[in-house]
Order: sequence, then C-alpha cells, then structure tokens
Amino acid sequence: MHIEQLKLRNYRNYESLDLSFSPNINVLIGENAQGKTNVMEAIYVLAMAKSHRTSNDRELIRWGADYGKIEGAVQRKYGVLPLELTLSKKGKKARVNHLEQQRLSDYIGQLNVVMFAPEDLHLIKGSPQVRRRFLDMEIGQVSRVYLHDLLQFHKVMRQRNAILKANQGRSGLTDVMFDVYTDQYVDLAIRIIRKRFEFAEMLQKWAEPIHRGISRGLEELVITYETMKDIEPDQSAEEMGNRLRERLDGLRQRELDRGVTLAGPHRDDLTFFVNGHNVQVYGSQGQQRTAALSLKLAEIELLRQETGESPVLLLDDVLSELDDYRQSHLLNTIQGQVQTLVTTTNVDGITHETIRKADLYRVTAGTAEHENHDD
Ligand SMILES: Nc1ncnc2c1ncn2[C@@H]1O[C@H](COP(=O)(O)OP(=O)(O)OP(=O)(O)O)[C@@H](O)[C@H]1O
Repeated sequence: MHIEQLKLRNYRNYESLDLSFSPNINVLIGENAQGKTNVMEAIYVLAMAKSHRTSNDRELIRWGADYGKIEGAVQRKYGVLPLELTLSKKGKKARVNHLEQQRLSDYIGQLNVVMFAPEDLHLIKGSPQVRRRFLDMEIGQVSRVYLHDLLQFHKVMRQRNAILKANQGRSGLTDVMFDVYTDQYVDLAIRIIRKRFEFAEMLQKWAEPIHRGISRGLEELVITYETMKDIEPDQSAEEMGNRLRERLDGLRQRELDRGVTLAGPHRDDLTFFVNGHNVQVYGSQGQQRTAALSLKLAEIELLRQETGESPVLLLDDVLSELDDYRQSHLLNTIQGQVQTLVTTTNVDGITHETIRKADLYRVTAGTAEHENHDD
C-alpha cells in the first residue's frame, strides 16, 4: 500500500498542507524545527489514531485552533481508500471511505506504517514499558481482536484495582465482585499473553536472518517474550489461566497491602539476545542499533505477511545516523518494494544513490514544497 495524498488542516505547525507522494522514496528536507517530523507524525496518527510522541491529542492541534484534521488517500490493492481523522477538544472522529467509525479499533489497520525514529533505539535499552507499548501498537495494527481485548483488560484491571484500593491494608476481602473481575481479568490477560507469544515468535523468525545479514553473518539475534516464570508458550490457555490464578492467589495479601494487581501482562517484557548475551545489558551502541533496525525491517515483513500488502515506512531522522553499510542494507531491502518517507536536515550524509533519485520536498516553517533535483 502507499499514501498518494496527505492533507493537513491545523495540524501542529501546519495551517494547511496538501502533498502528493511517490510510491517509492520521498525525502523531506529542511532545517531543524520546520515541520518534518510533524508530517511523519501526521501519517502515523492517520494510521494508528494516536501519536508516537505524545498521548495528549491536544498537542497535535495547531496552537489557537479549535480542531485539527488529517486526511489521506491510501492506495490499497483493491483501490484508493480515503481516511480522515479529526481531532478536537471533544475527542477524535475517524472516517473510512467517508463513513464515521464508531470504534477506533475498527479504524486502525486501514493504513499500516512502520516508523523508525531515534527514540526507537530506546526500544532495546529503555524501560519495559516502551517495549510493551511497541508490542501493543504493532499487534494492534494487524489484530482488531487484540485491540479490543487490551481495552477490556485495562478496564477490568482498573475495576479490580479499585476494589483492592478500597480494601487496602485489610487482611481479607468480602466484595463478591472481586472474584467476578478476577475471572474476567485472567481470561483477558491470557488472551493478551498468547497473542504476544505468537507475535514475538514471528518477529524472531523474520528479524534473525535480517540481523545476521546486517552484521555480516557474525551475530545471531534471539527475541523472547518474558512473562510470569511458570507460563510457557506451549501451554494451553486453560493451563496458563490456572498458573496466573495460582499466582494471584499467592499474591493476595501483597495486593491488598499495595492496592494494585501484581501479576499479568502489564508487567511483561521483550528481551533481545545477541550471540547469547542480553543486548539490553551487554550490547554495544552498534549492536543495539543493528537490533533496532532488524526489528523494523522484520515488522515490514510481518505486516506484509499478515495483510498481503507492504506497509509504509517512515524513517524520521535516522538514515544519516546509520553507517554506510547499514544505510545500504536498509535502502537495498526497501528499494522498489516499500513506500518510504525519509526526513533529514541534509542529504550529504546519505550516500546511497536511491536517495539522489528520490522525490524531494523542501520543508520550511509549516510549508512543504515538492522540488526538482536541479532546483
Ligand atoms: N500544536 C502546535 N501548533 C503549532 N506549532 C507547533 C505545535 N506543535 C509543535 N509545533 C512547532 O512545530 C515545530 C517542530 O516541528 P518538527 O518537530 O516537525 O521539526 P523538524 O523539522 O522535524 O525538526 P528537527 O530536524 O529538529 O527534528 C516547532 O517549531 C514547534 O514549535
């Protein structure tokens, strides 16, 4: 798939923008703080109905405006699909083919994107929360059921936590609703854990050969999903449910002391190993960079396999950060296969010839103009 056209109205520093993109490589070039990332973010928001930079949608609306709007024409296998997202103080409205969607989970997934930005290096080194967010966003792109389960899970956990909080410090619980919520909680938690196991396995399958290629055959990457220690991927859902229930029973007094749920997928993590060593702990900057790049390229393959179409790749300020070999590997992999948007302040650091031939857009203070190479 690819984005043919993007229109912004009152989005970040754009009052109004209307851009057409090539299905190949598009380079947005401009000085700092002109609005390059804002375009990438707008495409991300159009796809995921939320920003990768902030959870506060109001920040996306142009200062002083009441609403902001992102429209995109997405070329899919079967034709052009118009998508529209309106952001206002009252919330957001999403339209597919001009029809308003009642649930955002029905909207997400019409446009698939893979974003690679400097903060993705934190994916390997940062907190488990960053990696859980990555899992949720990526699985959510291909599974509506997962998004729905996740929403329900957080709702039920809040209800369960509210009872724990109300009884905090006591030595027992008499609220009949607690068992009802715990049953629902276990059921949803296991559905999420099973999906994450499945996703991590697919990610591993795609990322391993990619990482091996980028490291010139020297490194083996292994990705594992870490959940409670007695839950294993080959167990049945029932077995997993029993394990979680036993764990929660064992933790009951500590949960009452703390007033929160202490076991479940909200505490899980993804771990990356290179040649048997944990990259989070022992990896060099270069190994972390390679692992992050392998992960992004694996996501492209995974989305392609799940949806039958290539996602759109957004490379925000990362290309010139990669050395020549990694740049070439990345650009050779995507060339002619994946619509790509690249932002940079300067093309001089990007040596690969595909960038020389790409469509250029000059971004200056909330405007973006298509440019010929000789301009
Ligand atoms: N809600 C908003 N309304 C108006 N302007 C905004 C809003 N949010 C951010 N901006 C402005 O957008 C600009 C930043 O744009 P952006 O992050 O896209 O920069 P960039 O071109 O990617 O720069 P860099 O190369 O430094 O990453 C800043 O000037 C900022 O003040």
